[in-house]
Amino acid sequence: MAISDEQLDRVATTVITGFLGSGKTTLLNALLAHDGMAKTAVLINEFGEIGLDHLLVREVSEDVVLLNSGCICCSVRGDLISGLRDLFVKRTRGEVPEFDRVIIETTGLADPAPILHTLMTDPLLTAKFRLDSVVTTVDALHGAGQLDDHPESVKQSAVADRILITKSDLADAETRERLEARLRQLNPAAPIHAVTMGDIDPAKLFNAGLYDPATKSMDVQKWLRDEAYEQHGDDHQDHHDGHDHAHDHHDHDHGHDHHHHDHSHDVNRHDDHIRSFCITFDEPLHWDAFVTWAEIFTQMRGESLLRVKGILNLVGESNPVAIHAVQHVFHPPATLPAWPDEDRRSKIVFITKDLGPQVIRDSLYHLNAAVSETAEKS
Ligand SMILES: Nc1nc2c(ncn2[C@@H]2O[C@H](COP(=O)(O)OP(=O)(O)OP(=O)(O)O)[C@@H](O)[C@H]2O)c(=O)[nH]1
Repeated sequence: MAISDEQLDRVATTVITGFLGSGKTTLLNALLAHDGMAKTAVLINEFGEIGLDHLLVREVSEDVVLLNSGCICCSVRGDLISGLRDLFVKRTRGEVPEFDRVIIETTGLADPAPILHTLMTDPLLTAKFRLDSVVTTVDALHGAGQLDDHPESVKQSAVADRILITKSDLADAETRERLEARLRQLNPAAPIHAVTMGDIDPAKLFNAGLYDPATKSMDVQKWLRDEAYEQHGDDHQDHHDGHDHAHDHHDHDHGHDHHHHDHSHDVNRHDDHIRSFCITFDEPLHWDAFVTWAEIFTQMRGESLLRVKGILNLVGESNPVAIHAVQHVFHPPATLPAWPDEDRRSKIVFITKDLGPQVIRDSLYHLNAAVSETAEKS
């Protein structure tokens, strides 16, 4: 699937997030030492104990600006808007060296959502920068405890495109494997790598976006990874009792539920709120139905939609349309030049908090049926 040069010209942007002390700066330093990384601009919150010896580093202060809705989880980062705009203007004027990649390192307690919103909504930034990947570092030794105690740590792993288990020299294989299984449950599609002192091939962390500059094409399969998720089709035969069956482990900690298979040895309360699934629709969707659904869910349940990606088969459109949302914010939809394969179903993958597949599937299904009926009558 070829794409235009304009799309490729946008600067690939990676966000490195992860809990306090989980090895973000160590990773960044190790990455920047690779030959191919010289033309990388770096935005960090502060110069920490580990200095960064790199030409293009600038400090930004965590300056959060609320969007109109006034809700903290759909805020954008004013510091990043000015930092990235400034970088771009200076590059154009030749005041800073050429760069072909930007890495943003967040503070350990940062919610990554406002950063992603910034990259998805600011008109100048979306024209010049494209979100390539969210990389999350998780401490091999302390990661499990941080997931237990800090919901932001759970969120950082749930929204990741790539997860690194850092300081793998400090934890035994069993501890690492247990942590990996827990992270896999939180985020089934993100590749997980164990690293020591940030030692990893940068190629494993980058080019996770829809556009692959190496092949100059769109790699929908690599971006969506829908096969990694629990599948929920649009056939309405299997769920008449009003409950979601699969992965429904919300009651496991209540002690009285001895019949369920017990996942609770490594699934705690915060993890328990996170769900991941793929919803597929065999019939083409009406764009109006999808937009209505998106408006309702982003307004009413936006905080629950941690990450949503999808490819839609729309009535009256021969080409697929890619959609991407983080909480209350939808990225502008992109019409793709062609279908990646023979499969023409719409597929939407979700990582959610306290929101199961059934209500999403049913509401979209019924809205679509209603729009279809209206269209047939007119
Ligand atoms: N043994 C070992 N120590 C590591 C490894 N990676 C990082 N560290 C150490 O862990 C400490 C924290 O690492 P940083 O890279 O500063 O972590 P950070 O996530 O940037 O920290 P904050 O910015 O404070 O949130 C430092 O003392 C690092 O030297 C590793 O793989 N093995």
